[in-house]
Amino acid sequence: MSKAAEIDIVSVSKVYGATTAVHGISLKIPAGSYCCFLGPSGCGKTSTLRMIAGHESISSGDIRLGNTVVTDFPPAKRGTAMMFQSYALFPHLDLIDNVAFSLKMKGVDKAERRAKALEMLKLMQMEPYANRRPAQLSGGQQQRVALARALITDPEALLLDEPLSALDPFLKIRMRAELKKLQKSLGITFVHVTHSQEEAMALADIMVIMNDGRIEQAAAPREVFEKPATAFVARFMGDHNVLTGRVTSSGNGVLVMTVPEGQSFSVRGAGRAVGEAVDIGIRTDRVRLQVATEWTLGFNGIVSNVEYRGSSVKITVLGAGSDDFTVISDDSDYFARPVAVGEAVSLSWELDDALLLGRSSA
Ligand SMILES: Nc1ncnc2c1ncn2[C@@H]1O[C@H](COP(=O)(O)OP(=O)(O)OP(=O)(O)O)[C@@H](O)[C@H]1O
Repeated sequence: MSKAAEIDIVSVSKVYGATTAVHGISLKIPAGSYCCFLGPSGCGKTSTLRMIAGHESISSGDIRLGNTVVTDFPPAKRGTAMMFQSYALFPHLDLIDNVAFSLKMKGVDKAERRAKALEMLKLMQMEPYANRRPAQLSGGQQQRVALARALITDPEALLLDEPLSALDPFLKIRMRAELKKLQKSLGITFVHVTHSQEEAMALADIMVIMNDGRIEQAAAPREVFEKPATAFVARFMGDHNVLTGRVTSSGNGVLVMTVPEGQSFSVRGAGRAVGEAVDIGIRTDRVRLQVATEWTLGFNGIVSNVEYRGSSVKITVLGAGSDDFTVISDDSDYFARPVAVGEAVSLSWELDDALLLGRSSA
């Protein structure tokens, strides 16, 4: 296998006619890391991946792979390989010929390319099926063949466009673990586009959260979870509640923010002027839910929904300007004192469980 390469995206934009899909993004993806691009539909994830692959031209900016600026290189000359969502296998070819295809295009002789294809199929534990056609395989097996086909060119970076989306939920989780194992054993850079927060958290060394053609945050999953950079990230990841209001006082490293409904909330932070609009994030798993009304940080609200999730229970509360303030409670805590829809409850949290959120650039 080749060495891993760092991918350096420098002020890259993508314009399709009147639509700017990607707005001058910059990002360094470390060599040998597993990078996941995550974001809502239409935020520019696939356009970015396709520009790294060379399947889409770059409107402005540059992409460097290792020491080489590949901006104007065709896909086959970049040192990248792409695995598509649909796997794009040739139905009329057996697995060996599918996997060997790109070597055939490069003029590699038959014996050599078939031997290499067999080696790749072996790596993916698909050697016993080498003479089958794609239609004779399960979804998970087709995915392994698509991976073998992408890896046969010894890429420095493998680009994966929603690689797990065609699989059923059980297989998705199994193949996810296999992808991670494969990336670690090959040691090359993986860039993986997904819609799933859970998938990105499970796989990524670096998670890139995009919104409207811009990067909101690029960081390790734990950092994104613990310190979402913006209100968008906090809402999109779903682990924080976001309350929006204006700063009413500031001092001693604590800001007080008041929501339009009148409640005030404290958060550690500084550098925001009185009257300035501000968002704070509160972790859903750190909110205490009581029937009593004693709290220092929190508010009273009305339970609007209760969802049982096994080891936890998700309770949604209406109040403080939020119609879906979420509390994730341990099942044992919850069932010690269950609440019903329509019941008045009081919510409270520690000062350190509230975060001052940054502004989005979008
Ligand atoms: N070939 C194209 N011509 C015109 N507009 C395009 C083209 N491809 C993408 N777009 C637009 O660019 C924006 C970003 O699209 P892109 O496919 O990169 O988003 P995405 O985040 O991958 O979305 P999804 O998760 O739905 O695949 C969207 O507004 C989309 O409609």
